[in-house]
Amino acid sequence: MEAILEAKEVSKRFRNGRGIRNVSFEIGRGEIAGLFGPNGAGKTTLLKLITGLIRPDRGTIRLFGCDIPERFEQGMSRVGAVIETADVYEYMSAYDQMKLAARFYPGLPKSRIDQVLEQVGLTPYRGEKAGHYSLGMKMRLALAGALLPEPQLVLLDEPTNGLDIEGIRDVRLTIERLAAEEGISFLISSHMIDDMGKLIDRLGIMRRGEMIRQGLRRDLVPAGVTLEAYYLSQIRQTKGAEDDGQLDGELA
Ligand SMILES: Nc1ncnc2c1ncn2[C@@H]1O[C@H](COP(=O)(O)OP(=O)(O)OP(=O)(O)O)[C@@H](O)[C@H]1O
Repeated sequence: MEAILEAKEVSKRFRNGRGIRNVSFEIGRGEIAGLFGPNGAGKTTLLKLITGLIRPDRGTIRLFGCDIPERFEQGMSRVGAVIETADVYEYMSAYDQMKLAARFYPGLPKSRIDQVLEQVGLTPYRGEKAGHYSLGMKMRLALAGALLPEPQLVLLDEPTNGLDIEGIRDVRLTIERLAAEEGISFLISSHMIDDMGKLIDRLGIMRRGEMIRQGLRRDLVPAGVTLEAYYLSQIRQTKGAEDDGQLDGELA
């Protein structure tokens, strides 16, 4: 497998004793990977480490063969991300927001804005203020911004958070289409395994700051077992421990 993301034994401890410990994870080209775990398990922390928003205490992270944070710009040039909040300007139209975002990427042809709005299904609403959008549409607008520089890997943190069933379906179909038609790989974090379950080729399950399972779905999940049932069985094995993100003991 050609790994486009490799995280090896990554640890990050915040001053309050929370964080992630010894986390390893990898993604191959063209895969849709799901990062699952209860609230506070460390999913967002891992995504922030991958995108260089925070630095690891230990371990290595490579994106497209480039060490992060040393060769950050080169590695991240092929990555798009929507992390924590799908920030959109409520008073601006989708088109104007994309024009603003496009200024970060000098040399980007204007036609790219039309393309990304089309890719996320917002062309009919491109002139409307985002304040009038549903949450699902706002998420897709944030995704359009992440797609501007034609990334080969897109990281999405809880893309279905707060969405209704229709919104979840629209986001899922958008991801599915982008993966199939554009060959984009995805890393999607969620605590709602069913929302994205159908799409997932590879999964990582985090619990209390550790990666308790990771690998290809076909290798991990027995035939006839749903992803949700598998996830619950793995999480229950560590039941009893409070999931407050507090790391046990010192970092290894
Ligand atoms: N900047 C920070 N300073 C201190 N603690 C933090 C910081 N960021 C995260 N944490 C803690 O680290 C743990 C892991 O948090 P993280 O946000 O990565 O979890 P998560 O799996 O993304 O959870 P959720 O599903 O709720 O988003 C939590 O206990 C959280 O409170």
